[in-house]
Amino acid sequence: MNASEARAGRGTEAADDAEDPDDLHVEEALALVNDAFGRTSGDPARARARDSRRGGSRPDADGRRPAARPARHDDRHALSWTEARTVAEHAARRGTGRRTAPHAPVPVPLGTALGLTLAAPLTALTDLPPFDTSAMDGWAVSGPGPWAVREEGVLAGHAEHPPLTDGEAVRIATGARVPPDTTAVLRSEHGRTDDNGRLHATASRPSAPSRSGTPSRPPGVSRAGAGSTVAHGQDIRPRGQECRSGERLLPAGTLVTPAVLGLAAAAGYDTLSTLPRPRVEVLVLGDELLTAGLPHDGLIRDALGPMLPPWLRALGAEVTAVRRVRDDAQTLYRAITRSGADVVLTTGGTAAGPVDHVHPTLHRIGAELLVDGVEVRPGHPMLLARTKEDQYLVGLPGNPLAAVSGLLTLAEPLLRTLAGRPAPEPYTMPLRDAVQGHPQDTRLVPVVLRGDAALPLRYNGPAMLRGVAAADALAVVPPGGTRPGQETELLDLPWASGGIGVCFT
Ligand SMILES: Nc1nc2c(c(=O)[nH]1)N[C@H]1C(S)=C(S)[C@@H](COP(=O)(O)OP(=O)(O)OC[C@H]3O[C@@H](n4cnc5c(N)ncnc54)[C@H](O)[C@@H]3O)O[C@H]1N2
Ligand code: MOO
Repeated sequence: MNASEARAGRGTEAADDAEDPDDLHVEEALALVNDAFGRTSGDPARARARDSRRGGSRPDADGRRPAARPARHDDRHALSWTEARTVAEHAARRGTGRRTAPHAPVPVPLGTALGLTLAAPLTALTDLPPFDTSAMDGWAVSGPGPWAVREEGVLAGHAEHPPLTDGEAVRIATGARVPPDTTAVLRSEHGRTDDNGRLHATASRPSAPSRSGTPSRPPGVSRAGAGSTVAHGQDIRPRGQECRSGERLLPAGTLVTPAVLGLAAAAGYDTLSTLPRPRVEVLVLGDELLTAGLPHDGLIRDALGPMLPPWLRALGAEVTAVRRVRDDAQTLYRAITRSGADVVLTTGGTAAGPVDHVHPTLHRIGAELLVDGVEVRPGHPMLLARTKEDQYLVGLPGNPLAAVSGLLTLAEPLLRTLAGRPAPEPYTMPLRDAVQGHPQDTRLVPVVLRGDAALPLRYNGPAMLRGVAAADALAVVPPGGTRPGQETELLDLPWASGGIGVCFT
């Protein structure tokens, strides 16, 4: 293991020689062959999509018309990586003229709301805390000490205690509501009772920052000590300190995290109004795929069937089914047209090989091709289509890393819109090593994050998952590549940003 591998820490080789340049040449060559053999067929759906793009009738996210791009020698349909993501993000809104996520909000119990999006602002249903409470175990006291201590103490969860009179104290537990006319709480370690049962404030170490959320001692008030008195309000959490009933705590569109669940419960909610997860049906194409055991006789293991469902859930989807579909046009046609999912996600069959049935089937259905190829490596044959009102099809290429690329380029923004989730804040980091670029296309390259740099990983070829399985993010390498230290956009992988338990629910 060399130094960079040791830093990467997972035994995965960092891409000191970031990419095998042959990969790119092979892809280029394949694309040229593809073009020569008629990927630009007279397919009317594709022609429509192409014409609308060429005619400049598809404005970009800001309503501007994108400048005409020079035709590429290898793939005249392809959109740039950024354009493709914008189209995918806006597709679900644009179809119906809606500006928001298309599904009606549903109330769901807190126990099942994790990972959903708030359809309405979270508004406090109560003051928090709902009554004045003790922030410490000790005594509720009234006025300056010493104090006569009541016999019966106050525990959390009990009804209101009778008011204290000046010079009185009562034992109190953290979280218990303080009796009326309490002026402060004296921590148990800051008081002692004398032989007559009277409570005195004792010398104490300087107070730690108060757990009540306010300074435990207002400026200018001396700390509790023998003969001294306790600051007014000390260690009392006043009613409404965190919020008042009716106050807006979180906006609509917030992702329901464990902390949101906790806040909602504290604020009085039993159910939350959320947007339903978009339902995704996964169709895994390929007669060569095995679901168990070792590869044999030209058959290989299906890597996408196990990988996609949890990843899709992390992107906000509900996976309704994963079906294996034979390399047969009629079977694929039936599988797509019978699906009631919001999004059909196919894997494989996007290219122009003898059993690549995705394009012809979309044509037969009369689907509208919104994205037909993207200037990105790997994954350039990926596509997005509208198959019917309110149903989309994302076609992921079969090569596994190309499928990941399609997932993050097209499925992620589409599902994000459908789920009503906010867009992640884009961010950049310097890439430690140079990464060779594709001449025209964006590259997505697995990286690990170490300190304040990202290390490109090897094993980033289209058919390989070894790099991405060890990665924290994918670097968005612009055409032409990056220099060492160049600030580069990163796409976080869900397990790196949220932890497996949080995001794969
Ligand atoms: N003449 C051309 N051929 C190809 C081109 C091209 O431009 N012209 N592009 C290449 C690129 S780039 C990609 S990516 C693939 C996309 O192909 P498909 O989407 O049609 O996928 P398949 O041909 O079905 O499979 C490709 C490859 O991936 C393997 N595969 C498929 N599914 C799985 C799975 N679930 N788990 C693991 N591996 C899978 C499959 O066995 C093939 O090896 O097309 C190139 N060809
Ligand atoms: O480049 Mo493909 O798009 O090999 O994955």
